Amino acid sequence: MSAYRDKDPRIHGIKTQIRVVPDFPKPGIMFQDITTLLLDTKSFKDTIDLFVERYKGKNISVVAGIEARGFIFGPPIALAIGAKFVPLRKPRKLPGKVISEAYVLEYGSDCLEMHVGAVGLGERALVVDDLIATGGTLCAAMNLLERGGAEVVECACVIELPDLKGRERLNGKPLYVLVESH
Ligand SMILES: O=P(O)(O)OC[C@H]1O[C@H](OP(=O)(O)OP(=O)(O)O)[C@H](O)[C@@H]1O
Ligand SMILES: Nc1ncnc2[nH]cnc12
Repeated sequence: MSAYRDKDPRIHGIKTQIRVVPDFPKPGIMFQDITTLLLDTKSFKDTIDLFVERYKGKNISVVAGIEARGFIFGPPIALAIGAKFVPLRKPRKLPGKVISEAYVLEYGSDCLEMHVGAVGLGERALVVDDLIATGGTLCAAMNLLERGGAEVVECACVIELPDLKGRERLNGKPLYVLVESH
C-alpha cells in the first residue's frame, strides 16, 4: 500500500464508512456501497478534501464525472479547483449531439455518452468515479474525452477493487484511489 494511504488518518475513517453488501446486484458480487459514506459528514468532506488537495493548482480545466456515482463526487471537486464539470451519461440521456463509447462491466455491459463540444482541444481533464472494478468504465470515459480533444491527466476513484486488475486497462494513465477493497 502506498505512502499516502498509510499516512493520512482520514483514509481509515473513509474506509470504515463504506458498506459492503454481499450478493448485490447479483450472487458473488461484493457491492461497495458509498451511500453510507455520504451519510457521515466528516468522511464525505474528507473524501472531497483529499481529491481537492491533490488536484488544486494542477491546471485542470475539466472534471468529467461518470453517471451515476461520479456525479456525487465530481461536482464538488470541480467547484473547489475552479474547473468545469462535464457529465458522462448513460445512453439516450443527453439532449444534444453526442459521441458514444460502449464498454463491458463486472455485471453486464453499457455505454457512455458525452455532448459534442463539452470539452475543447488541449483541455486538461480529470475523470472522477466512485469505484474502479474491471476498468471498462474509466477506459470508455477516457476515450470520450480524448476523442473530444482533451488530455486526460489522471483518473480518481474513492475505491479500487485491485483483484479485478482494472488499472491494467487504463493504458498507463495514472489512477489515484483512496481505498482498496479485496
Ligand atoms: O470498472 P468497471 O468494471 O467498469 O466498473 C465500475 C463502474 O461500475 C459502477 O457503476 P454502474 O455501471 O454499476 O452504474 P451506476 O453508477 O449507474 O449504478 C461504478 O460506479 C463504476 O462506474
Ligand atoms: N463490487 C462493486 N461495488 C460497487 N460498484 C461496482 N461496480 C462494479 N463492481 C462494483
